[in-house]
Parts: sequence; structure tokens; C-alpha cells
Amino acid sequence: MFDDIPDSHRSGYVSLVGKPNVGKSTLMNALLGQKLSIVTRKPQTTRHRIVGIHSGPEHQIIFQDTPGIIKPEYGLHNAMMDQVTTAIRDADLLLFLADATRDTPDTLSLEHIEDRPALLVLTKMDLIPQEQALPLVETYTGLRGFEEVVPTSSVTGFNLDVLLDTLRDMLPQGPPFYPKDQISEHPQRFFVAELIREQILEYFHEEVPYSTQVNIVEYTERDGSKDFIDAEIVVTRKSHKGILIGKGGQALKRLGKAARHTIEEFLGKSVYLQLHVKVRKDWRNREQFLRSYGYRE
Ligand SMILES: Nc1nc2c(ncn2[C@@H]2O[C@H](COP(=O)(O)OP(=O)(O)OP(=O)(O)O)[C@@H](O)[C@H]2O)c(=O)[nH]1
Repeated sequence: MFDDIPDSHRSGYVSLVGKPNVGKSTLMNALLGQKLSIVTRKPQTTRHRIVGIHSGPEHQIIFQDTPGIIKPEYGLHNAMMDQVTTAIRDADLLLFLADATRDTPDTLSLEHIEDRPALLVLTKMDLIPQEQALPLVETYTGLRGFEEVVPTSSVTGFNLDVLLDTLRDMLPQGPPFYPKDQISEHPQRFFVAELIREQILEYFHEEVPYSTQVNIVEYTERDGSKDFIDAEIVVTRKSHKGILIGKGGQALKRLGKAARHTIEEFLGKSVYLQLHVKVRKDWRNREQFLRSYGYRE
């Protein structure tokens, strides 16, 4: 599988960690040049460890996007924080993200990364006036022995090439872990479920998106016809089911249309998407559901 790998080849795991909404998923997508991890304006969008692989002739960086660091309030949160702990433990190097518009050196949850090797990445620098940029970076310089402080913008692409070069140089020498043309390790149906969840976060408010789980019940590729996808949306309460379906089924219809568009864009082909809503009381606190929905090994 790995012919012609030069001795100078470098490879390793780089985990993106930080508080909710700092821009972890957006940064990983921008570094990969492809949308793998869903992004919304709402905190706690990411629930899983999401792997994205960046390969070149001389390197392979395996990024892991993680849920934001939070204080757990229910079982799902505990499972999310376990994913963060695993991603920190498994990494050769951490990217610890701080939001340039909101954070200060005192507001970061640095205790979670203990003494692991890390770079501090300042995100959203496009929103900072130019004259404030340098003084802002200086406030973080020397903090906790971070190897470097790298100001970035995932929107303009500012400094992303510098960040990639720095990562390539810092990873240990070794062969690739995955074939060079592989971009992730999750099956297609995982991404389809995530894209539906992204639209739920977009269209519904308050508790509803946070109580929601999306499972792909059937995914059938059909020659000469659209792929068939049957997805169930699980909620914790009957009232949430009513909100998702809406008057005369209008809300679910609108959601289905929006999700179908993003899925088709992602897959590059037409699909037939069928959605239905189920109530599973308190699934976020029940271990058997957390396991079967893929939050626990
Ligand atoms: N202007 C600007 N906005 C950004 C940038 N990076 C991320 N954002 C926005 O910040 C919000 C949160 O981004 P995400 O990538 O979902 O943040 P996250 O850290 O993965 O969030 P969680 O999943 O909650 O942990 C979204 O509205 C993004 O569009 C950036 O470089 N510039």
C-alpha cells in the first residue's frame, strides 16, 4: 500500500480542541479544503470526534475535530467530553483554539490539555481591526509554554498555509497511517446524518436541536436512479416531535428539502430523502442509546 514513501516522510495525529464555537470545525474544513465537519452559529454543534486527513508527498496529518469543552449536564455531554479526552490523549500535537473576538488568556480552559505539546491558534482574526492584531497576539505569547501562537482566519485563509507548514515540520518522521487518497474514516452515512443534524440546528431553536439525534435507517445506492436514504430523527419529548413536524408536516418538509440539497452537494449526486420523527424519552441519559447511536464504544 505504501510504496515510494521517502525516509523524510512525517505523519501524526493533530487534535483541535477548545471551547464551543471557537471555530474548530471551520478551521479543520479550511485546512482540508473540504467541508467534512458541520458548522453552525450555535455552540455544541460537534458531538463526535471527526477525523479529516491531509496528505502530501512528504506528510500525512490526521486531524481530529472535537466537541467543545463544556461542563457536562447530561449523559451525552459526558460522552462528548470523553471524546475530547481521547482526542487529547491520542494526539501527537494539539491545536488549542482561542477566539480572538471573545477570549482572553484568562478565559481558556487550559487545564484540560495538561502538559501535552500544543500550538495556540487564535481564530477569527478577520474580525479584529488591523492595529489591534499584533498587541492581541502578544497577550498570548509565552502562555503555558505553547510552542507557537498562530493568528488565523478560516474565512480569509489568513496564515493557514503557515499553520500547515508548522504542523508538517513538527510531526514525527514515519509512514502514513492511511492511503494517501483517503480523506476521512467515517462511512458516508455518518456524514449524511451530520448534514441533516446541521439543518436541524439551522432551522430549530432552544432545546429542540440539542435533544435531537439523527440515525440513518437505510441507505441504498440504486443504479440508474436516485440513492434512497431513510433517516429517523429521535427527540426526547412529544412536544419536540410536534415542533419538528409542524402544522400539516410543513416544518419537516422544509427541513427535508434543505437537508437533501446539502447532502446532494456533499455526495455529488441526487438522492431521495425520507425523514420520520421518533420519541425516545431521555435518550441523552441512557447508556444503551448513547452506545447504539455511536457516542460510546
Ligand atoms: N468571521 C469568522 N467566523 C468564523 C471563523 N471561524 C469560525 N467562524 C464562525 O464561528 C461559528 C462557530 O464555528 P464552528 O467551526 O462551528 O465552531 P466549533 O468550535 O467547531 O463549535 P462547536 O461544535 O460548538 O464546538 C460559525 O458561525 C463560524 O462560521 C473565522 O475565522 N472568521
